[in-house]
Amino acid sequence: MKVGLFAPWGFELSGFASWVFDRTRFAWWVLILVALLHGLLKKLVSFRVSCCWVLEVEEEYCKMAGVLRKILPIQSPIHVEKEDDDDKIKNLEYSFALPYSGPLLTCDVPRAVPIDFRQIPIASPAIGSGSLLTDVSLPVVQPIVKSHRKLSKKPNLVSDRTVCLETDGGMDGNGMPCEASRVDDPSASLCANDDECGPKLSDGIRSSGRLDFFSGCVSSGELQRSLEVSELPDNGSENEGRDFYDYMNPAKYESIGSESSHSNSSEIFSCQEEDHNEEAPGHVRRPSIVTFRDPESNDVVDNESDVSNTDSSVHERHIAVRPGKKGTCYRCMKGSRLTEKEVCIVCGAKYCLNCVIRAMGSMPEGRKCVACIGKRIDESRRKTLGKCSRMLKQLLAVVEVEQIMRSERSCVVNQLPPELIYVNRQRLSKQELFLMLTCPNPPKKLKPGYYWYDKVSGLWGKEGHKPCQIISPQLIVGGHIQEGASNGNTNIMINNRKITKAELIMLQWAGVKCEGATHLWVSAEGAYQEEGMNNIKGKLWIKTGIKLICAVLSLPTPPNSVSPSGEGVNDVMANNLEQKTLYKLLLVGLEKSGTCTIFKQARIVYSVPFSEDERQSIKSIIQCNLYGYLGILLEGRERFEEECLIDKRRKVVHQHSSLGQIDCKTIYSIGPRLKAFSDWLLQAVEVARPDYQPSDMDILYAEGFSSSKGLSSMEFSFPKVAPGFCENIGYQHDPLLRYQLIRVHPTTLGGNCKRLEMFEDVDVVLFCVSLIDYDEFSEDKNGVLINKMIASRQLFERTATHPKFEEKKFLLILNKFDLLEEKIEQVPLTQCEWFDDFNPVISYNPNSSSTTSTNPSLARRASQYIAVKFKRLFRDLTDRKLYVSLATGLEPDNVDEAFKYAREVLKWKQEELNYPNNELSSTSIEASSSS
Ligand SMILES: Nc1nc2c(ncn2[C@@H]2O[C@H](COP(=O)(O)OP(=O)(O)OP(=O)(O)O)[C@@H](O)[C@H]2O)c(=O)[nH]1
Repeated sequence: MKVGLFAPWGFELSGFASWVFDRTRFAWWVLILVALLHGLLKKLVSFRVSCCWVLEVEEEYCKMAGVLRKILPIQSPIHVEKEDDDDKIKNLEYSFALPYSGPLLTCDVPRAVPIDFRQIPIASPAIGSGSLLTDVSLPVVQPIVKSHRKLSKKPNLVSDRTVCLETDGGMDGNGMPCEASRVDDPSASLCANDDECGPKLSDGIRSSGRLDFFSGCVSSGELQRSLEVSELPDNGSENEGRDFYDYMNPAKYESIGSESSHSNSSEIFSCQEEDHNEEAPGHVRRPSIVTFRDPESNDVVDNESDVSNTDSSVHERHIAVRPGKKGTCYRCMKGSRLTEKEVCIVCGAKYCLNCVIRAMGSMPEGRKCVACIGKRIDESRRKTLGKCSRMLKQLLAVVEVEQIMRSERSCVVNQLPPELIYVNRQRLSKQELFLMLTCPNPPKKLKPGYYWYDKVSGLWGKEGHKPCQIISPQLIVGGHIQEGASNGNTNIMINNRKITKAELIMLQWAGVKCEGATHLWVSAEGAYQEEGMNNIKGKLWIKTGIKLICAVLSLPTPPNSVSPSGEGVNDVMANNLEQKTLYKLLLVGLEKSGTCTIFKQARIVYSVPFSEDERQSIKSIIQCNLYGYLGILLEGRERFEEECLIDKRRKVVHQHSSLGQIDCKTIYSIGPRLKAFSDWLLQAVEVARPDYQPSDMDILYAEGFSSSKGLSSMEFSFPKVAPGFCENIGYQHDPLLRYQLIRVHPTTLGGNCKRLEMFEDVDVVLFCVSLIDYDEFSEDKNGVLINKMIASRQLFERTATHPKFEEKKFLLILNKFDLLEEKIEQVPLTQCEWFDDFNPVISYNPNSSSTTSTNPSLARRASQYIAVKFKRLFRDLTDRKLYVSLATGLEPDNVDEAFKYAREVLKWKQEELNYPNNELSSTSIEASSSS
């Protein structure tokens, strides 16, 4: 019986079938089947796994493609198709090749060029602030905004370098600045020099000039490139690179955020919109007062300054919102109004000593919060650019501070925006601004605003104001000069511009005939001729004393050295950036009040040497004076002595005594004081000699001084105090601060002090009063005798209420204190009717044998009383505060003190201007000052 495998099912197999399905062989078949099934199953599983893997990889690659799209808009070899339409170009996608593991292909497949990720330019964090590299431009890495959400974890693009991603606009959750904004791997980031930049993929970007524009500092060449490059309408790569450039260029990034036309790149811009309220803590955006178009859009749309479009976009200004109480640090919210703080030049946030480095990081663009890096500065702070604070000096090494200050001055984003500068009513283009900044004599302290420019003479000024500088002539910038450009109200025209009163005074002083309606043509060299005449009448700048008059009238004179065009552009720019600040002090007072002495003393104290000419002219003054004094003294002494002796003789005759007993010593015989004077007189021999050279002391003591029609002027700066010597609290020496002291004689001012208007741009008025004038008299212009103190008061009243001096700070110098000490003993202050209520309580010291011990006290009280009288008068007249300093003009220290006080007053004035609601009140400081 055949027992078949299928017997239970009622059928039997036979032949080959029964052989195949033989029991023993069947087991083998099952095994083979199972093995096959197992293989199939494995294949299926691995297929599924690989599908998932591919999906994951694809997702990663998509992310990478997103990043690449931002950084490699078109130059990449893996773009799909070139389309003319801009929008289509923006929609280009990047794809990644996956390894092919299929069957062998016989046909040719295009090969994808592999991308070496190590060659993508990336930044690494900087190693602390202490590692600042000198003379190296540090490109600033902007946070990739999109990374907020999708790239919240660092993509593992490269193992050995860090991609800089900020998650909170530069601040961490606690408001701490993100370290990633620092740059520490020089190899990765220091690409200031094109040649040194290794990464090949950046070449495409670099060729469009974008990264150069973005790199931290600029040389003039770079500036030129940055100014020029963005103007170039090029063949598409400009547009292709724009998204990334826009993204990397914060100005653009900010201002076109509202535009929605960039569909593909809107990832970035929509993020910006979304992030609008996600500013760094304490920062808000406000439209700036000045509205302007973004420079980039300006370039693309209209090179010819389309004014109508100009105002269409509003530059957003970042203003910090104070998180804590007034005066506290914006980061730690500690401290008070008196705590020293550093201010962000963009948003105005103030940070204390502990927080400033944390808040500002390595300061690649100067003193900006990390969140403000890449943003334009607050224009009102432009004048502080590059001027280091004491706090930074405390915190950082000198080289670091210098580097930061240099970056602050020279980095591109901190430069003047050309569209905010108008010359002769026409907005400047970038090329025009560049031309002006790099010409041999560029405008100084250029800031946004309206200017006029006389291209023929080079005269330059703010619209509505007199000229302030002579710049290089013939620059092709701005429009045509307007007749009323300087708001001149005279009948005289120079090169089609009505000149101002000050210019007219200068011309008159120079002997230029200005009658009726004169129209002069003045060349850059100062040669002038009347309109319609063919002959040059003279040259302005060679007239004697013209430069002094111009200095006094605050009118410009031609620069001494003009660098040849095109040469030393860097130096010119550097000088331009490091302009010295000049403050003007006007010294005025009644005749013989001592203004001349103070002026001369200041020259000695601040080492402004007397020139040879001055010494020669003072020599003849001294000699003249000397003979005059000698004659008076000798004549007087002889007469008095004679009279005295006659008197004595008469008495002797009357008493019938012998004439031989007459004592020839009279009160007019030379006493010790006169002896001293007589000793000095002995030098008269020397003084009279032709080769006599007056010393500084001779000049100081000599009455009068060579000056042009009652005007003298000198420039000085305060010397740096040697270590160990005491300086005013809070004073920080700034070698760039210069002062101009102008001394004017009252007779020069004309009736009613009309000519004071010449000095409208002085910063502080120093009014000098002689303390001993209270019992002296002089003739007024009508020949009537008037008490000199009252005359002084009248001059003071006219000066203080002069319309041009409405906002001026006044410092009263009560001079000749040494003489008051002597005089007050003899003559009571009440001699002057204005001081009739002076009734001091003198504390007499019985232990002191000498009466002189009370004299200083009485003199001091008298001077304090006089100070109060003037202060009240000033308050009544102007409702302002009068500062007072006591001085003896012949004492160098006294004069130094007075000028230092004037410097303090100037500082307070500056603070008031910078911080209208100032936290520091000048009164607290004044209490410790010399008044
Ligand atoms: N003892 C003393 N003499 C002073 C002082 N200040 C000025 N003098 C003298 O006062 C006289 C007049 O001083 P000037 O400096 O010529 O006064 P001024 O206001 O320039 O005079 P004019 O230009 O002539 O109007 C000179 O002899 C000075 O030496 C001072 O503080 N003490």
